[in-house]
Amino acid sequence: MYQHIKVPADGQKITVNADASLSVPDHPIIPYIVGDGTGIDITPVMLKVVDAAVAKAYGGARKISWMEIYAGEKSTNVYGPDVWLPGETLEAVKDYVVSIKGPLTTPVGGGIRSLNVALRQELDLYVCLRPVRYFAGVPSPLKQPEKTDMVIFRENSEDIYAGIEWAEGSDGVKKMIKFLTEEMGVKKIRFPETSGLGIKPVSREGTERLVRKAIGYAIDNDKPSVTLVHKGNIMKYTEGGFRDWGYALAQKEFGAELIDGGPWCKFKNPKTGREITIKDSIADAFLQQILLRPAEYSVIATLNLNGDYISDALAAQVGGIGIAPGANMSDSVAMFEATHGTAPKYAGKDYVNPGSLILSAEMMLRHMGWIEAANLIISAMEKAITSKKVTYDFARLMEGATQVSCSGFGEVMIEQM
Ligand SMILES: NC(=O)C1=CN([C@@H]2O[C@H](COP(=O)(O)OP(=O)(O)OC[C@H]3O[C@@H](n4cnc5c(N)ncnc54)[C@H](OP(=O)(O)O)[C@@H]3O)[C@@H](O)[C@H]2O)C=CC1
Ligand SMILES: O=C(O)CCC(=O)C(=O)O
Ligand SMILES: [Mg+2]
Repeated sequence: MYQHIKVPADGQKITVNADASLSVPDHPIIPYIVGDGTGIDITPVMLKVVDAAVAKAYGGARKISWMEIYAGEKSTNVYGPDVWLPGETLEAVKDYVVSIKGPLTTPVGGGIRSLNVALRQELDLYVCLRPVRYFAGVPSPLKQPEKTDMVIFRENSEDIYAGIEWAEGSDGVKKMIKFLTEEMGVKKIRFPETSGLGIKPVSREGTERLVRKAIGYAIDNDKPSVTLVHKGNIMKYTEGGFRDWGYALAQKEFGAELIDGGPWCKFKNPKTGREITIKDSIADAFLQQILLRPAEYSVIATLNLNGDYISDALAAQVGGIGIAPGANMSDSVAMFEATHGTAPKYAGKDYVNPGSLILSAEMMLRHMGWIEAANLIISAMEKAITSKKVTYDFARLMEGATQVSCSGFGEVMIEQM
């Protein structure tokens, strides 16, 4: 049925039930993309660690049948020089429901557009979920890194990130500037002859579905607050819209009531009876608050570009993007991936920290309901860090550490299971 994807004979598909829960067979087929750059280092280590955790947790009764699918440079080798994201990769991600990917390169300026963004857009994976937590012993620039415990819900389908833009001097940009100046009365383009232009779409529907997920997460996980992070004072109808639509949704769908006349509001968690506060923060101020008063923030709902910046900033607070996991999700499909990119200078050197992708796989196992295997990965990560046998990123900041390679760190984790 596929041109180049080989479907393993010994596995079955994960399926989605009418209530959006998953039916996970004991031998699920899970597609994976190796990824560009350091993807070739971290992905095989992740596969090995996950297989070891599953084998240990279920004694052979459960096993993942991995199925390689292709995107990025490897895809151009398999499918032909210009095929960066084959149609059958998208089909497989959709059909098999749960998948995991290594990072993919996006050139700055010209060249191909982001394959990561294309995957999210094509499959409408509108939630980018990035939990940020501290592991004891990880070197951090903060005095009390354990106070950073947040979960980012980054809108993944809209915003300036959508890639609607025209280059300086192109026919498209000339047309747009003519339209804006002549038909829309825009007088504020400072250098019309030499501008590139980008469009920032942010919708009520897009905001509502994201904020609904963030509030739902706060309810299910007994979290005290959801903070809407935006730059609505300046971009009133996009980022300001996000804030207003978010607050309105909390009131309309969750019965939140204004605190002291608003805009903050609160409601009782229907599952625990505890209060959940919905608040907002302007993005620049937020970036200093998370450093100075991290304990005041829990679930974060934000727009695409803010979420990108906030993800790396928060990751740094708890030890860096070497251990920053994530997931891209729609209501049915979930594709797990690390927060970091391809770190090209380290590619192929068996050097970088595989922790982000391993923790992304841990999120995947939890999503599948394979909690015992997920727990084993967390405890193995904790023990590996405590043993101080760590990759360069931690070793360079940790006293008394033994530096191990990327695959070496995987081995340390497996020994700890
Ligand atoms: N989802 C995705 O696939 C993503 C793809 N990208 C793409 O990746 C490419 C490179 O992007 P770049 O901006 O350099 O960002 P990267 O995240 O790839 O790397 C930035 C720095 O982060 C550190 N780092 C990254 N990965 C690891 C790791 N596994 N372990 C330890 N430290 C790590 C390194 O720091 P140090 O130098 O201090 O060692 C590295 O130099 C670009 O093409 C970009 O578009 C970027 C983000 C996400
Ligand atoms: O797509 C890319 O190349 C970058 C994406 C990114 O930085 C992210 O999703 O965090
Ligand atoms: Mg990023």
